[in-house]
Amino acid sequence: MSSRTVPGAAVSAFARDRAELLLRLTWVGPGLLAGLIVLTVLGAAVPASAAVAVGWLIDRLVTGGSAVAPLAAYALAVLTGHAVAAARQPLGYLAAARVDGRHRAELSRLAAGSDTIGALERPDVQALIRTARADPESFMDGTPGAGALAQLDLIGRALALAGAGVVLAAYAWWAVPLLLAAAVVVHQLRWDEGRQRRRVWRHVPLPSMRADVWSDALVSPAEGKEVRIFGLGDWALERIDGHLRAAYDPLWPVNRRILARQWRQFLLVLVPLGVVYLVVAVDAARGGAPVAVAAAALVAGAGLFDAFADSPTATINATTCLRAFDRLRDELGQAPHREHNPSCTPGSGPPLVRFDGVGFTYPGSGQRVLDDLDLEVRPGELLAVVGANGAGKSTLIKLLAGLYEPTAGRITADGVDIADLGPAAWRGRLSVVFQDFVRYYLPAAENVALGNAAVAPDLAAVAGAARDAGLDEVVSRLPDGWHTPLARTRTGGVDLSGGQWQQVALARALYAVRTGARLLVLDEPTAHLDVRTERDVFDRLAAHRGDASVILISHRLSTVRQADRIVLLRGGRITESGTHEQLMAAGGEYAAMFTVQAQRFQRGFDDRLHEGDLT
Ligand SMILES: Nc1ncnc2c1ncn2[C@@H]1O[C@H](COP(=O)(O)OP(=O)(O)OP(=O)(O)O)[C@@H](O)[C@H]1O
Repeated sequence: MSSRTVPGAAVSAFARDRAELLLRLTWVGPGLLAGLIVLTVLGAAVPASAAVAVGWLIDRLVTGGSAVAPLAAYALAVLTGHAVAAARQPLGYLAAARVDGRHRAELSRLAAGSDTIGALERPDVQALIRTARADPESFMDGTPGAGALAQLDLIGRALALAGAGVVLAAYAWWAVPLLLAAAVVVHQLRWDEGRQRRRVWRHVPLPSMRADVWSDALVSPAEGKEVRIFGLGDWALERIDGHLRAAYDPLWPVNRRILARQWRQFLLVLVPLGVVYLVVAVDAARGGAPVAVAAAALVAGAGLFDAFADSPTATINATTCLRAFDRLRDELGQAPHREHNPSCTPGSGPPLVRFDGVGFTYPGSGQRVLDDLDLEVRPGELLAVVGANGAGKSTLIKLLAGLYEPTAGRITADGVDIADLGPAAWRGRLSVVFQDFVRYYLPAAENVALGNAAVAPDLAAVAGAARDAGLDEVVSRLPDGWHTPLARTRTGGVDLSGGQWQQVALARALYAVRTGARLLVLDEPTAHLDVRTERDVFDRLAAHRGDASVILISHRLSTVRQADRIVLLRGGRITESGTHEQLMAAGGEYAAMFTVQAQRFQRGFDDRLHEGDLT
């Protein structure tokens, strides 16, 4: 909260935050919630009951009556306090876990639910995700679950305060406002301290995320190779140290300042409580009030202070998570999102895709990657897209898949803007192997069947797709066949080579084609495959793709030449289009690129062309 916040608005924000946290308790289920409420009420009754029991006990001791009943009452009060505390811990743990689990599931749903990926690439959005997720590893000690329970505790304290206040008021009414005022000030000071810490803490996620990049690299076997070869260990440690210092150094001065001012709270507790104790003790010594009543008043006075002894950290940190969640919803909500038109449905065959004057600039970048690009992908054709590194080939595919919206122009399928079709319906017709495909640490069969999570796994289609991708041979050598987890870190799992992983990704995309997709996009699908495997894969792909259209991006021009049509992307536009023979005859950039690769092969530099491929 800023120092300029109007007090009324601050109070209502404060109440709203607390109410919002309290409402999260409904997520824990009725049984558990009822149990927690009972424990809270019982716990709240303890201070006043103990005070009354002490007064009663002293009265019996002074008057010489039997002390059994008051002793039993006192013991009951104390035991109830202990029993409540013992039961509260595991139940509170369970309740917090349920609230946090649901909160994190909602966060994941929110992040996964955005149609495009542009917002997720922004560091500020990643920092919001980290704050909102409140993982214990990010040093957050106030998850929404802890915050919700803190509100229940607060209600318990308010009840305890009322009970202790009544007992104290029965003896010395003036002591109640005196202690209450001091307790409120102490509470407010603690709250301000929490907010000061939080203000600095807000800047921690970004540098600590940067530190995580390097600490993960140091312990990961993949990055570990380069760390060792390039001797990056000490350098990475220095980076981690630097980022952690940037994150946490600003916290120390705040903590030092807070520590130096602790005397104020000390005096605020000591002085009023001392005054009340002194007056009550002197009065009782002079026979002004029965010792029993005085003793009850003393115990109630301490209970009154205890009722204010909550730590604001849990509430402040939990509120920070909720606010980060809200901001994340706004950020992801601002991402380009067009309501799709329910009357527009994609056809069932391979679509006629058109890029009409498409322009694209990545968010936050001034570089125009695609500029007034026109391109047609005809139903059933095998279209190859070639171009230099950075020409925008992968970007073109990301736009086609609806992962970004064009900044100009539009992309249509059978004449309908793909934005009107809606991402789910359109992506159901599409299957893509990205350059940076994902290696799921799951059994081989699941790795392939994830190509279409919308249908029940079809093992015949999995086997067929694996055959087309040349993966069946790899699977036959796995210790547990299709059930083998593809990660050595899993029990019975194995690690695959880079090329074998590429065959898994290819099989996944081919599985999608076998289960309904009609446009297959392959972005450098065979870069890691040896020449023979690559040739086999393409022969099978040509034979088994059925009526599906294929867009192939590749730098291997020996592969590309088999395409029905080849287009060259340069300067954000398609500058050449035709068959291999037409483009070679035209003598343009494609012909020059092909000739360079062919010459390299002839000189023995490259294995990418076969002798028979040369023109
Ligand atoms: N997420 C991103 N944010 C900002 N700029 C990006 C992003 N991804 C790519 N670019 C930029 O867009 C341009 C085109 O990149 P793209 O990956 O589409 O090229 P490409 O033709 O597929 O290259 P390659 O053949 O090397 O795979 C490059 O200049 C790149 O720096």
